[in-house]
This record gives sequence, C-alpha cells and structure tokens, in this order.
Amino acid sequence: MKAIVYPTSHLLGEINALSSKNYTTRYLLIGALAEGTSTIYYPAHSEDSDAMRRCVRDLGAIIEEDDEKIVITGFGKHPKHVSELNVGNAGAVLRFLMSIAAFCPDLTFVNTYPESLGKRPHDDLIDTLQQMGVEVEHNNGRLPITIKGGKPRGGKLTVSGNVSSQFLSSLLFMTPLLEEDTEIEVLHDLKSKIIVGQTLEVMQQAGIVVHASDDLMHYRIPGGQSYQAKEYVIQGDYPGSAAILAAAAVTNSDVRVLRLEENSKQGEKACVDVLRAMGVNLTHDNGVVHVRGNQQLVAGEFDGDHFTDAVLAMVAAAVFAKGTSRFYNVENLRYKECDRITDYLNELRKAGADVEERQAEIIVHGKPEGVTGGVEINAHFDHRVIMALTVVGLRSEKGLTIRDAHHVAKSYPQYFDHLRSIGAKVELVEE
Ligand SMILES: O=C(O)C1=C[C@@H](OP(=O)(O)O)[C@@H](O)[C@H](O)C1
Ligand SMILES: C=C(OP(=O)(O)O)C(=O)O
Repeated sequence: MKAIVYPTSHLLGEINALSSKNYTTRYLLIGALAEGTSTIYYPAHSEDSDAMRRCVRDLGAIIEEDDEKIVITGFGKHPKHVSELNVGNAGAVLRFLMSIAAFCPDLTFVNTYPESLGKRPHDDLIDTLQQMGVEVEHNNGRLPITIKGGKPRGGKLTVSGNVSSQFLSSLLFMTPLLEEDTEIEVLHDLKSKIIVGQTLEVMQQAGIVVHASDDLMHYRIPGGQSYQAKEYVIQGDYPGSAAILAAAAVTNSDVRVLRLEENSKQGEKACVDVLRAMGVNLTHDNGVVHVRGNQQLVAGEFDGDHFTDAVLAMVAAAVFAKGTSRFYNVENLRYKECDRITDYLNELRKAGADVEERQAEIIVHGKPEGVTGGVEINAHFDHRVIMALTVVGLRSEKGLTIRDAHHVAKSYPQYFDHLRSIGAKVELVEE
C-alpha cells in the first residue's frame, strides 16, 4: 500500500491514543509466565502485539479475547516444546522470548523479515545465554537463531547494554524462574534505560522481587519465584501519539490526544516537553495533550535516548523549526527496523529537509518556510519512518508519496485513519 500525503494546513479534532505496544507485549509475556489466569484490558492490536500473542499461544498459553480484553492462562516456567517461532518484525518480542526459549530443548526463531529484523544484531543476548550454559546457533548474531536450552543456570551474569535495553529486560523477565539466584551486571552503557523501568514495573505488579541498583546497572534476582496472575490495564501509547502531536505542531491546529497519562513511565512522554521546548503551544492535564499549533517552532538540543521511539517524529517537527536542532546520544537508532539515522535522513533529504548525521547525532537545519516534497519515499520497513515522513508531507508544497506504507501496522494500524479524522489529506492506494 502506498500513502499519498497532500499538503494540509489545518488539523482539528480529538483522538483516543492507541494502546501502548510496549506495555501490551510485557503484560502478555508475564501473563504467559504466570500459572493462573490474568486479564489484560485494552491491549494494543498491531503486528508486534499480535506477534507476542501468537508466540505465547504457540508456547502453550491459552488465550481468549473480546473487544476490550485478553484473558490469558499462562504456562509458568514450562513452555511447550515447540520447534519454531515466528516473531514477524518485532525486535522486543524476539529478544524477550529468546530467554524463555532457554527452557525449551530446541527452538528456532525463523527469519521472515530478512531486510529489517533479519539485519539486527542479537550477539549481546546470545553471549549471556551462553554464560547460562545454553547452546545457541546463529547467523553471525542474527536470525535465524536456534536455542538449545533445557536447564539454564543463574549465578553471576553480564550483559552489554550498548546496543539495546531489550537484552537486559529479557534476562530480567526470565531469571526469577530459575532455581538459583542471579546477579546481572550491565556492561558498557545502558541505552534506552528508561524503558527498563517499565519492565521492573510490570514484574513488580506480578509479585516478582528484583533488587536493582539506583543506576539500573546491577541487579540481584532471587530464584524460585513465580509470576502471579493479575488484572492489568493498558495505558495510551506515547511513541505512536508523538507522531500525531508532531503533525499538530507543524500545522495550524487545535488537536487533543486523550489517554496520555502524565505520570506514565514511558520515556516517550518527553515528546510533550520537547514540543513545548520548541515553542509549541500545548497543555497536558488529566491525560489529555492539547496542541494549538501555529506553525511557529524554534530549534532545540535534546538527548534523544530519553525518548528513543519518538525521536523520528520530533526530528520531523524540527525540520520546520527556526534554527538548528540537535538530537544527540541516538546511536542505537541505527539498530532498529532500519538505520534510523542514515536511512531516515536520506528520505528527509529527498523531501527537501536540510539534515546532517554524525555517528550518534541527528542535526536539523530548520526550514520554517516548509519543504518542497513531490517525491516518493522508501519506508525501509519502518513504521516510525512512515509516521514521521507523513508529518513532513503535510507541511510540504507538493506532498509526498510513501511506498510500502502498510508497515505502519507494526505498531499503529489506525495511524492514517486517526490523522484523516482530524483533517489530514491522505489517500491510501494498493500497490
Ligand atoms: O523494551 C521494549 O519494549 C523496547 C525497547 C526499545 O528498544 P532499545 O532498547 O533497543 O532501544 C524500544 O525502541 C522498542 O520499541 C521497545
Ligand atoms: C524499535 C521498535 O520496536 P522493536 O525494537 O521491538 O522492533 C519500535 O517500536 O520503534
């Protein structure tokens, strides 16, 4: 499917934020790791959350669902011994389940997205699983990956946090189920550190004890624990909503996004502060972000690691800001669905933006007058590239055509419908 985005000067209306992808994958996982029956209200419905649902079902969880909830009966520490799992293009789902696969004798994660997830590295987690006595066959740290587990050992472990926090989260979810205690030391740096807070939050809700150091670099996890079955409610999703808020910020708008909790642990809630720092007229009260955009943005400097999944949307807003913006500490964007620095900036340049890259930085020389557009954009299999380029297209002179825009469904299948409901001119055409 391609999305033809036409210049749109005004946006007006109200959107109910989609449900959080990262909480949905977490609650499905801990529901599966519990022995009783848990209920998850308002789960996300997207390719990634569907991937987690499909995989935990394959591993033996029993799932029933209706329009508002998923009821899941878990398999505890005894997943079914399946030989193959397909996680689609979902990085977090793959990484979280690689540790759970250590309880299975011979499980292969297949490679269905060779151009996207198939290129992403998992060496750091493979290394730790090997420290636990688990045999792992892999393609140079990439898919397909076969895990020959059985009886993984705890004890003293190290994991690198340089590339992704998902490796650490994966080990945190699994190690309480081991017989012995585990100590984890995070080596190097810990990227996307904030999201580890979401991992610890949901584990605590399920009654799991983890002793974490204040800097989140050291952990002691008592063994022999069980996840309790509970009821969970999924909050609105900041990473997806960041693109809607960016669209409102670069147009003349009066847009309200509901269900965005002020006290959320999602790092991407910082997008509200980023837009405010860029001079956008907005308020955030009672879970509602209200943007009154007037196309007057100013540049700023931001540590993008605090809001990793919202960086692309914030860069799209900065394309129209007065002055030069800098998003630093973002090297790990290179290891996501595509290289979100080189690939994304290439597409922005085609659209007419003036951007520069460093190894760990995105620099944007803003163009308050707008960009020319009138070109075709390659989505690079990346939902966040699609969402961000849509924002740029709305403020372009000639619009943009985004090829393979159906990949937006990885996290936000209703994105274009939501944008159109507030007045964005977007046409969807089967390719
Ligand atoms: O733990 C998670 O659910 C996620 C962690 C982040 O990845 P990194 O830790 O690789 O930055 C984020 O980008 C991803 O969308 C989801
Ligand atoms: C990077 C993302 O997801 P994942 O790593 O789970 O594929 C994302 O949602 O932007």
